[in-house]
Amino acid sequence: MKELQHLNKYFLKYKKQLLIGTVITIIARIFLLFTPRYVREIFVVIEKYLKGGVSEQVVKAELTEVIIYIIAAALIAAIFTFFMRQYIINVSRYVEFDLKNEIYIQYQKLSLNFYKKNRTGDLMNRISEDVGNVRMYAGPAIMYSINTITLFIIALIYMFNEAPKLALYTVLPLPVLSIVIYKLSKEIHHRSTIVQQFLSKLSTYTQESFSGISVIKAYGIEPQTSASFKDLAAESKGKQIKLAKVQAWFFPMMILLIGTSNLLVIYVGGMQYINGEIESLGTIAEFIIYVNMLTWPVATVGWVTSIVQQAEASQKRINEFLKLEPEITNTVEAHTKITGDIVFNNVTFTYDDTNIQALNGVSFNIKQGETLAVLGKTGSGKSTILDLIGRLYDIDGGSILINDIPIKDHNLTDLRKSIGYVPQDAFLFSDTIKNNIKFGNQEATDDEVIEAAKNAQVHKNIIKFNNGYDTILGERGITLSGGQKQRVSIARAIIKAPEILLFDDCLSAVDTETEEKILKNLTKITKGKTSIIVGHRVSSAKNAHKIIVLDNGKIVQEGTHETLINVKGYYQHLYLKQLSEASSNKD
Ligand SMILES: Nc1ncnc2c1ncn2[C@@H]1O[C@H](COP(=O)(O)OP(=O)(O)OP(=O)(O)O)[C@@H](O)[C@H]1O
Repeated sequence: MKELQHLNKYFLKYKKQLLIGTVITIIARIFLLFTPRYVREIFVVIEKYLKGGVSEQVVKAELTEVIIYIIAAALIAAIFTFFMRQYIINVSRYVEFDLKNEIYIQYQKLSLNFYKKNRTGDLMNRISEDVGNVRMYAGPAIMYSINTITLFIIALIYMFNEAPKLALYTVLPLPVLSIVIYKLSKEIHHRSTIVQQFLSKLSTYTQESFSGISVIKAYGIEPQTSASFKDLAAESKGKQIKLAKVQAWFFPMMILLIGTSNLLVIYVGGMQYINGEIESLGTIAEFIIYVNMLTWPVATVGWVTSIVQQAEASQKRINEFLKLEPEITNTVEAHTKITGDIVFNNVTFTYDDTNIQALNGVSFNIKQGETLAVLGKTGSGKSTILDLIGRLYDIDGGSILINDIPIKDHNLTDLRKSIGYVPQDAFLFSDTIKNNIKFGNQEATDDEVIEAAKNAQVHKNIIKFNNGYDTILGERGITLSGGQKQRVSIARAIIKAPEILLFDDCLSAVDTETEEKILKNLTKITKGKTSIIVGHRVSSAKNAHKIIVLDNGKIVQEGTHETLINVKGYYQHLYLKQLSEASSNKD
């Protein structure tokens, strides 16, 4: 139960609802327990009448009265049971909501390294399946426990007062029932976890084959994928059948044990009646009702125990993530000013998961309003420079200064707010184009969205869609071409109007003519702002104030377009190659 203590803060938060729910549960059970006593009354009245003790009129009146009491008690119990669920189950939904939000907020805080170390499926499971297990503890387990305890205490008091020996025989099989149900619930849970794992394997496989359907069709491998699907589905079916087998034991076991208790009541009660140890047959009827009333709550003891165990295991997994401290944290509360002066001083950085040294003694500086172009072979460390400016990772050596202040001493929120980042793989959400652009600035007007799209040279494409800017992207909507995606992503960064703009190879999928237009617009927009353009084309770099060429994490060339084309090296080679490509294209 140690791990589940994490939920105590939520129970404290919803203590009022829980308290009301508990009181209501107790009241509901008290009224429910009136019925067996009234049934006994009926027997007593009839027995009296049969022995000639009372007239027909009196017996009718007494019976009517008792029946009215039974109906009234059942009605009141039903109404309170309704409210019992309303209060206690609702609390479990509130706790589920709070816990999901707590986990989600923690996920957002954790650094990129966390996402690399943990699989998406695992992250999803903790927020859905594990929280679901915990909810079962916060709601049903608590409700059934209060229910069982109340019912048991009151019923046992009644039963032992009435006929102690009979009471003892009646409750004798109940612990056995509880243990059997506990064992069964554990096995059911074990097998359903396996079924769940298989289902998610199956859905991952299906999802992947739908996403890659064009590749599957192009390679004509439909029969192979169908065969793999069939194998997976067959395995899943086997696990489902194994689960169904153990589930099938649940109710027969309950019926068997209830039956045993009923038989014991009838046999022991009957013998006691014959021996004159109990006065009325009504006591036997009353006890049979008790047995049936107690069976389910007793069965739930086993069930609740397994729920609590599952919840404990799930909460342990959740706590593991909640306890993680983000590697990158904001240590500065006060706002810090960022205008765009960036200095890299002998910066070294190694990705700790791959141990790849991405940057090795990199130094450069850019002033506010300047443009830096970063070129180099693939894997030379270009994107890493941009990630470090956004402080997605902390450096191992050297220093990064932004406006003469070490990057770590900047308010992290201010730093990220001052950056507009266009990643290498443009990621767009399944939402409208307009909202995807407004992601950069939620307050932007429609005119500003259009302006940004025009500057990114994507406006003309967007208005050709039937729904224009309201066109939904992604699974439910249309798919944009690689170049269109890149340009929407550029519009998103532009609309933010940040002090620093980082473009990570984001013009790779646009033709040189469009690239030219975008770069021209960017020159206009980025006036007074600092921009870093990472790319593989000389065309993206030639107007930059400064160009650096990276190789294997080191700067191997530095200068302007004019200086670099005149020195032997990567830049000149690239320039000549692209020049000859351009002229052969013209031919
Ligand atoms: N998230 C990461 N985790 C581990 N290693 C990484 C990560 N990102 C990059 N690397 C490694 O660091 C090195 C530099 O990568 P980086 O992405 O900065 O290169 P790049 O110059 O931007 O390459 P490209 O032009 O192909 O985009 C590469 O060897 C790469 O494998």
